[in-house]
Amino acid sequence: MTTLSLEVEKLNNFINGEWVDVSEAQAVINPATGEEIVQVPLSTKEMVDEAVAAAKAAQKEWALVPAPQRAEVLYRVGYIMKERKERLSQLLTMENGKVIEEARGEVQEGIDMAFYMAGEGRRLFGQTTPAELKDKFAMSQRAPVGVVGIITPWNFPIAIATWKSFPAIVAGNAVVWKPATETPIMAYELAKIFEEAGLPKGIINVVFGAGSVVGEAMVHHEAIRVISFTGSNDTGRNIASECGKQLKKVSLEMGGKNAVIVMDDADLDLAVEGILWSAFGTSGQRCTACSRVIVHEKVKRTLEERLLAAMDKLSIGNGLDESIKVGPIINQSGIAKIKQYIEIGKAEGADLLAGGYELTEDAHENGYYFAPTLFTNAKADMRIAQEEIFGPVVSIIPVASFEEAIEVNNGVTYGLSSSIFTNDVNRVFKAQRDLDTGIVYVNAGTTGAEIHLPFGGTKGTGNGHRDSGIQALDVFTEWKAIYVDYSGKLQRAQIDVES
Ligand SMILES: NC(=O)C1=CN([C@@H]2O[C@H](COP(=O)(O)OP(=O)(O)OC[C@H]3O[C@@H](n4cnc5c(N)ncnc54)[C@H](OP(=O)(O)O)[C@@H]3O)[C@@H](O)[C@H]2O)C=CC1
Ligand SMILES: O=C(O)CCC(=O)C(=O)O
Repeated sequence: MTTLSLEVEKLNNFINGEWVDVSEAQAVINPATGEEIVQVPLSTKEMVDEAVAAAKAAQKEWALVPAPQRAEVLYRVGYIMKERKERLSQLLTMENGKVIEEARGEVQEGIDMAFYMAGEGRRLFGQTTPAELKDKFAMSQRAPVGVVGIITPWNFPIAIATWKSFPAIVAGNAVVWKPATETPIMAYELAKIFEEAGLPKGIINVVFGAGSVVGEAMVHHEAIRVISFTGSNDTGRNIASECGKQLKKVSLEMGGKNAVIVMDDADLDLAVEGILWSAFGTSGQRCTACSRVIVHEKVKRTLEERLLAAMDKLSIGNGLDESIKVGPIINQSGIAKIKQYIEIGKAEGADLLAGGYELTEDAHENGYYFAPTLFTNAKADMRIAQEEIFGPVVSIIPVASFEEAIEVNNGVTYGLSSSIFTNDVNRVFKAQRDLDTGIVYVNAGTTGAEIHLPFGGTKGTGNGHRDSGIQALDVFTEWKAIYVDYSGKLQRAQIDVES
């Protein structure tokens, strides 16, 4: 097991292309070992003002750089990330705890996003349309919005940042980015990569610090025209209501209560694999994690037996060890929240089949570990089947039909990801139509989104915007309609020519 160390003891903000020291700081803890890795700055509101001023000044020039040239920087970012993939992955495992193979997968998502969005530098398509009048040309094109604010969570500290910052940059915006305080190292490393790739000063500005200070200051800053946020429902709602007052554009991605549906004709071994990795991968700390299994009653017993046998083989520990499959929980308050839901589940009358406790002995002594947990005979309206737990806890809900499975799947306030295991083609097509989620998987678990498709969901998961895919550009651009009249005389549109 290799352990990297950072070349600095305290991170700096990156504002206007300069590394800026901040006196106040707090420790960043490796959740696998409880050890301090580095200190993260706790910035003030004034530092946000400085970052926004730098971004505003730089953005004017950047918007005039031809988009294919803006894209060149992203290509270089992608190549540097590729060269540095192993270092980034190990540091990601150290700050977040996810196992190294998942960390490599997350860094790869960032690399893919760099090349995908760099390609957009030669597209950024608008439309040409016929005009209503003679000798007149009509078209629409995307324009940058100006300064954009991105606020990112700790569970995907590099991938989500690339989903938001790369489309913003290629579209000609400047970015002020507040990473989660728990996981600042990926932001520091990515800022260094932008610097090396030759991104002009002020186009990306990283301001570390608490959401209640730095995040709030960004949300309230009148010069930030867009906030793109991923995180908890409560924080997202507060951000949306403040942005609403200011008529500021806001894009929210706030998690899910995702289900795997297992029908009576499913390949049960495949379903077990799908449930295992989407429920316990990343220790369940994904917004796409499976936390409900909706199973046809005819196969419930067999599924439970096979799932328990597979869970028994899961190795839990420090994710830098290649043999480990489930890493730690991000921090003690994450553990406390999970424990609370275990008690809620028991009190509600669900049957605990496995897990339900914190691991504190031997190799788990200093980190934050929780045993993969399985409840069964849960009812669709129980809190454990309705609320986001963000841990390795999954509840089995038995149903009697396909129709009931769809109803239970849709009967939550979230709508991010769902999955169905079945070999019946009619059910497949009905399910992809009727499942009320932004992502639907067939014969696969609920996680593992690809960056060239829209990422986000319905209902309480968000507010109708999408990260990733071509759709991400809609968050970071304004549409402009352009009419060129080359008739040489003043033609009046919207005049009824018949009258
Ligand atoms: N949808 C998803 O992918 C995620 C969902 N969650 C859910 O949220 C729960 C709590 O996690 P937590 O990390 O506290 O989530 P938060 O929503 O608090 O954090 C997400 C980001 O928002 C920032 N933030 C916090 N408060 C504000 C604010 N008032 N204004 C602006 N930005 C703010 C945070 O900063 P900082 O942390 O530095 O203070 C962080 O960068 C989890 O248990 C899980 O259920 C969490 C993470 C990701
Ligand atoms: O599971 C995925 O595909 C992505 C998950 C993610 O981005 C998240 O949990 O925030």
